[in-house]
Amino acid sequence: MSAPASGADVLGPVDGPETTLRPVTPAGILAERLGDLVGRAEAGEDAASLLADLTRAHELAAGLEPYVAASTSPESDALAALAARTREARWADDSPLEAEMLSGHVEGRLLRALVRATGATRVLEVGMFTGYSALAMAEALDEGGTVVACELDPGVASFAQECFDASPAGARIDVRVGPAAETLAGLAAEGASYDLVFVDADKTGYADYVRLVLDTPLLAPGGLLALDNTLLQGEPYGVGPLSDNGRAIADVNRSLADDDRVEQVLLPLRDGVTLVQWARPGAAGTGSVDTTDSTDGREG
Ligand SMILES: C[S@@+](CC[C@H](N)C(=O)[O-])C[C@H]1O[C@@H](n2cnc3c(N)ncnc32)[C@H](O)[C@@H]1O
Repeated sequence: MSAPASGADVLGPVDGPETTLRPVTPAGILAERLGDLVGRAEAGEDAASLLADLTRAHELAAGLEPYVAASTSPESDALAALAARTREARWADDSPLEAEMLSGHVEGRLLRALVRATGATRVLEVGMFTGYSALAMAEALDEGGTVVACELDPGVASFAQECFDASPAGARIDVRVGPAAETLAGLAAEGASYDLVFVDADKTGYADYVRLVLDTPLLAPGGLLALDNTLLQGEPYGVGPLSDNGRAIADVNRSLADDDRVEQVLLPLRDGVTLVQWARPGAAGTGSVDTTDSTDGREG
């Protein structure tokens, strides 16, 4: 009987050439295919021969979000009604508010899962809009749980309140109208503390919100901070010109990576959701983040 294979037999020589792993995620495969297409187009390959591979790349990208949604539990009737009302509303051309701001089905389900997984009873939202994410989290709370939802715009806050009044879980939401930095400072001064904080307001305000949440008792020990739009349409890693919002998000991502008090993971769900928890010093898996490599490449 032959001896069982050792690790070295299975893995090959440890001093051999470094293996290049093939991409196994939709985004990775897409990047590889598009890179190949760019190279072939640059080499002068004719359009007809590029078309089949271009079509496959398009299918890979176009099918992703619909498949993610189809594989996610459906939204409640109340959330579907709120989303429909938001789509049907007339948003003034000169208003910064638009229906596309709504987080929606899949992200709502993620937030709901976070409430359930953390056992949160006190939730804080920064940037409510018409209330989709606030209501998604409220629906996941047990009796007695509350969502404090901050919103700058009084008109959209009334719109959300009407939707909450028409929904079974809406009474769990306490709407605070005004600049969120002031609302957060007031809550912190009262000694309020939250198990889950979701930030989804003005991107240039994120640094202040994160500072307020982490430098005061607002984020409870064991609490979870979730930040929306941390991929900001690719701007932080170099896609297109860097807007004020893109720079603000790149700065927040970097400052979180540099902050020893916390550990975080950026999920590429929709426009990116970063989950931040208090670090456990000395715990297994607590590693330092390499911040010497500027991934946006546009510092200075
Ligand atoms: C992207 S939307 C929020 C979407 C919402 N979380 C959802 O799931 O539908 C951002 C919201 O933040 C609000 N906002 C912007 N600046 C703010 C501020 N300084 N204080 C509070 N809310 C603010 C905007 O009025 C807008 O309604």
